[in-house]
Amino acid sequence: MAVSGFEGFEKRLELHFFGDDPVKMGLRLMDFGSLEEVLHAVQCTIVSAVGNRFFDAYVLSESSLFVYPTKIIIKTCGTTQLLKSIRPLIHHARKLGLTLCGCRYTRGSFIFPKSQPFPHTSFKEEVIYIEETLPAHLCFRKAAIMPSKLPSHSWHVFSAGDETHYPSDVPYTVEVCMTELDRVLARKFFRRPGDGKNGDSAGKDMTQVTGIDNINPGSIICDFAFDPCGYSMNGIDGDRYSTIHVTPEDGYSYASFECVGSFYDDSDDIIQVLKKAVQVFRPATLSVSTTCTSHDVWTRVARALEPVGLKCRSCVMDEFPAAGSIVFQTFTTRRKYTGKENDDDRGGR
Ligand SMILES: C[S@+](CC[C@H](N)C(=O)[O-])C[C@H]1O[C@@H](n2cnc3c(N)ncnc32)[C@H](O)[C@@H]1O
Repeated sequence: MAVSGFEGFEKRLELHFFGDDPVKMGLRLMDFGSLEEVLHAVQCTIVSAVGNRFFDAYVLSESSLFVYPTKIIIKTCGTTQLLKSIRPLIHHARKLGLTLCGCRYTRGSFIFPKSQPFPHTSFKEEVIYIEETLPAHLCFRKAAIMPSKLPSHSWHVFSAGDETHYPSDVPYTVEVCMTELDRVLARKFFRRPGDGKNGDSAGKDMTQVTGIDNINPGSIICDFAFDPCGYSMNGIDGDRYSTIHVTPEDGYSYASFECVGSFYDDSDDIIQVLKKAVQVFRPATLSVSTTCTSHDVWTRVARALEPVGLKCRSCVMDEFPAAGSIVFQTFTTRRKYTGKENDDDRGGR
């Protein structure tokens, strides 16, 4: 039996709410004890936090949490049970006068699927669990596995929305999953034994040494280095976040980068940001999932990555309720491609 390493691929949950009153702080009024209770159900903890007038961003022991007045995003890796947060979040939001109106769950293909606990043992199990947990008024529902030509990358999506609160004019979300990181670059995410630093100060060093601070120099960064290795950061810039998580161990190295943007931005912004983020890791393989209302985004993504030696191997698009279009692209370094096709969900590596 293969020995399990740390599962880098994150599960990501985004919940949208509405309220009768003009909402100001909304979900941000959830007290710390309630947040801890939600995270206890998921099996992770808060390691640091930062906020501004738009939202709060938390680095977790396993990835990140973002709380906006009417939106919450939780991203967790390892063997966390992310979907167990849905019920307590609906409960705490209701106490604040907020009702769930949209749900989106996404993840890549796990490296160690057999290590995942219930309800993450398979995508089918996850979908059953979400369907049973969501209130009936979220009646528009869809689940799909978006395939690619790479056996190690497929994109699992569940989304649901109610009849009236379809989000329009929302920012697009870009989720990048990188595997087989450059070994020399991955080593920068290991701490030196006896460095005399704590997680915060070691995290700050990694942010600078790796050039992560240069991806969006305008953002405020909250970072953390794990011992003996591993790194997480959240960047906040106005109402936008970006987040990076790194599992640098050889054999199952993984890094993720996620950011939000708007089609009103200069289209060059996302290209520059993506290019810089990918160059921090120089992965042999990566996937990019873009959730947006416009279809042309895949050309921007390819324009960002082809000049840094990555070739687009597949691109699929699908429509989801309360999410809009999702475009899923995979890339490999030019030398790596084997041409093998596997459009199924991966059963293990
Ligand atoms: C939490 S971080 C980054 C999470 C991110 N989703 C990822 O895996 O890319 C995971 C890395 O930190 C390491 N690590 C060390 N101590 C850890 C801890 N107490 N909890 C979670 N990860 C820890 C893991 O071995 C792994 O390399």
